[in-house]
Amino acid sequence: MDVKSNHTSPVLTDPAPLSKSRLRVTSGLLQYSRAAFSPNLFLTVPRMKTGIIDIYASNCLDSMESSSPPHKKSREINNDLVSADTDVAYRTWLLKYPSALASFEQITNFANGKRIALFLDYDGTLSPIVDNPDCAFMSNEMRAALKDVAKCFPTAIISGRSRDKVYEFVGLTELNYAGSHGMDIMSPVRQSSDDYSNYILSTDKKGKEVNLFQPASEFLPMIDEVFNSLVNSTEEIQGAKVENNKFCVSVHYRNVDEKEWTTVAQRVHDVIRNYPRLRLTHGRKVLEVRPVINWDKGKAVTFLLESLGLGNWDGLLPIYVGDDQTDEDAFKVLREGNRGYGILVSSVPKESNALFSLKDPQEVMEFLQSLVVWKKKTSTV
Ligand SMILES: O=P(O)(O)OC[C@H]1O[C@H](O[C@H]2O[C@H](CO)[C@@H](O)[C@H](O)[C@H]2O)[C@H](O)[C@@H](O)[C@@H]1O
Repeated sequence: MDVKSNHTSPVLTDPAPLSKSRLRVTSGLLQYSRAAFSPNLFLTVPRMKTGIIDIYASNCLDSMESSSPPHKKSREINNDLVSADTDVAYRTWLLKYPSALASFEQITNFANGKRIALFLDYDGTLSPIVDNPDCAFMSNEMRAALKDVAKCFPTAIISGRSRDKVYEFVGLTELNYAGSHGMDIMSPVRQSSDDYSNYILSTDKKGKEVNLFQPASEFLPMIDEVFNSLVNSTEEIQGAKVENNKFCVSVHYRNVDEKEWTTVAQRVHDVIRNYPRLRLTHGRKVLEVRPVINWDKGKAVTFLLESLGLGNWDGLLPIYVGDDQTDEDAFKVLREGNRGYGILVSSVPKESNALFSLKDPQEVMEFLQSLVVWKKKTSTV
């Protein structure tokens, strides 16, 4: 193994500690309050200044509740009117974030003569959200669609999971994989890759030489330590689950009684308060502990494009499909300068930097299949 060195390091050398004043400022961004669930269920989530939010324990519960919209099913059972309101709100929201399926012609018209590059999130995008994170399996139909699309366009999955875990779920060698929210990228070996530090020459599942880019590698021992502490401190909370995602740790509370959510937040806060170089972000019923480095899914998209030899954005149409707050960084990169299309996967209205939307993984699959059909049709013309 050859560890290449130097140039731009994304590691922040002087990370700002989780000081109270700083946290107070950022907590102001956390307007996902209980009130956000107004009767018409239109989430008034503000555009975030950054994709990563530091949180203070006292604000944690609000954020935990609001980043975890209640299941549509239970709302419908309780109140048909609420369900009707939800549909109206969703349809209104679609005017701002049109369906990528309904807008398929518009997308492909813009793509004509350009090279499409596809970026996909995993959980909630390629696989449905399920209670047990170890069972977030992708359907065989989705796998087939993914395989076909990867034969037509350069395709990468950028997940919060560890890279190994997401590969285990997907099992396709035709794609590129980035784990730990883009902090663990496997990409083809290229000369131009020298712009970044922390390259490791490695081999992929087929034995081919690849580059590994791990900008948070120095955090590995710290992450392992925090993972063990979090496992210990949450072991008595029924339903809590801690997942080691290599360069970040997820603390799941999906299966924890809502009355115990404060305890989860407190325990997590108690552990990470000792680590000023780590911060906490919110996902879908999950608290995520991650290194304070200047790296996110948006930067991972730019990095992957360069690694795939597509760094010169001309004649390129990158499309990113994702459902989570962390995907907003990627949407933003594409939105700025009209570089490409972000597609938010959501069945509830929420503010986003994406341009289009898809309702669920089933619609994502239909979108991928449509791209393949379109590609085959236009290639034979
Ligand atoms: O970037 P992603 O690929 O979307 O990963 C984000 C997190 O996804 C997983 O958690 C989410 O999906 C689980 C399975 O459906 C669900 O049980 C959980 O409540 C969701 O938050 C994964 O387990 C996390 O580690 C990822 O960070």
